[in-house]
Amino acid sequence: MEKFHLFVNKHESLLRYSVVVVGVSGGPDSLALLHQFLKIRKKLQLTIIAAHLDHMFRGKQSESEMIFVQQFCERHDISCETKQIHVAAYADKFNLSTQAAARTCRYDFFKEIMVKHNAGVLALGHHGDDQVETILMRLVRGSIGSALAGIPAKRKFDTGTIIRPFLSLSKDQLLDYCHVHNLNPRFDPSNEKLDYTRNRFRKRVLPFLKEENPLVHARFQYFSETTLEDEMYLQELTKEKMNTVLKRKEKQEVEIDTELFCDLPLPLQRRGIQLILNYLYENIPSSLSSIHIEGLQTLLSREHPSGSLDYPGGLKVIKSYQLCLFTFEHKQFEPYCYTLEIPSMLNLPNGYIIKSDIEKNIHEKNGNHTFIINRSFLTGPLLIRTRKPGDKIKVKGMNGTKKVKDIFIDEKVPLHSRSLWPIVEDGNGNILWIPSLKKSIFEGGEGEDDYVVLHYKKH
Ligand SMILES: Nc1ncnc2c1ncn2[C@@H]1O[C@H](COP(=O)(O)OP(=O)(O)OP(=O)(O)O)[C@@H](O)[C@H]1O
Repeated sequence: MEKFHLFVNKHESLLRYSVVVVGVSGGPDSLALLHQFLKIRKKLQLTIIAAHLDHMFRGKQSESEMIFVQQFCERHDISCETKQIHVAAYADKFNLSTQAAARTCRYDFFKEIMVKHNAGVLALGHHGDDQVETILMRLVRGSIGSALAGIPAKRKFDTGTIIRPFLSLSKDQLLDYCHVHNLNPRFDPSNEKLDYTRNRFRKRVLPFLKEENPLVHARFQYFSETTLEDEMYLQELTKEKMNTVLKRKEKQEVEIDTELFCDLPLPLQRRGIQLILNYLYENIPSSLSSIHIEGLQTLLSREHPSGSLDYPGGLKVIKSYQLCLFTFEHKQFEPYCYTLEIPSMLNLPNGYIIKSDIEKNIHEKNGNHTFIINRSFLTGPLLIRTRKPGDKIKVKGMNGTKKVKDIFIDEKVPLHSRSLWPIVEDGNGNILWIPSLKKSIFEGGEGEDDYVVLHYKKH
């Protein structure tokens, strides 16, 4: 148990004088853990609470495990908290796998006990073999980022901290410990079932690895800790760089500059995408994997200016020229057509306004954010509407007409912005102006007449 003491020494400031809830299933790992905590209880002045949840999977048998834990605690003068939850019914109700339901119920129960006893620490008996299985399973499944570092030895949990002091020890070492100390743990028969993925890794892969290197669990633990450190460092770097790439960040939507993004080194690109996904998803769907990240990197780096991807949980990723939009909001782009009074101000669905005024002695203005027209030449009413198929404009300074669609393409207007883009039309059906993009030949004039002046700006 030297490894356990090394762990305790490293985290002494967290542990000393604290209330520690130990999750005890009654199996060898958690029983050994509880036993070890008993040995340091006095020295570190700990208050130890054992917490056991009966998942009620195996009727009387699982109840007997709960009673076993209660009796063990009585014998060793430890406060014991237990609860019985019909996890199968819970899984049915919330449409979860029994494994996922058991996990949710267990961690909710731990939270409840920590609050009740004002405990800052939850200690769990995961060990080195669990770590090997977890890392291999995640690699095979295609997990990404810090998930590949496996089970963390210490992490935040609600208002407290979860610690796992046994990650550097193997299952065999814990079984030996229980044997030497006569702890007589219970064995859960479901650990033997080959229909659980973890059990297949344990039974089929681990024996081979241990044959190759009996200390394989220590190698994996080293890999886990260093991977986590590397990952934290790279994530910090990514956060910094992504600030320059981000164009817009809202609750359900993020927009990035694709050119700046593609200039980032590939490891930061990958993590940048993860950062966006972590931000947008409340819970990252388990079906999201490295395949999605690779797919997006390909979409962003290829020459074709547009394309989209559907991610799990209704997230859509839309690339359009220099912008890429991540959105859950599948906006129904309702066409609109408003009459513009003069003078007035009109709020548009794309977040912009058009303001109209009458002015005298005006000079033509450069730029596409203002449009002027001699009042006596204007046939009203002025309409502000969305685009229609076949729309054409007689572009100022050019002979002939141009399709509005081609202007959107030439100006690299993102696809999702085109449907809400305003078009200004006169009473004769001529397109006068596509705000901020193109003016028509109808603009202009100079003199002392009255002029209608239109301004287009952000709301
Ligand atoms: N029913 C439970 N009640 C309280 N804590 C639990 C329970 N099940 C698991 N835990 C905690 O979570 C840890 C990891 O659980 P896991 O299911 O991976 O292992 P286990 O096979 O139950 O381990 P053990 O040998 O302790 O039984 C356990 O070591 C224990 O600390």
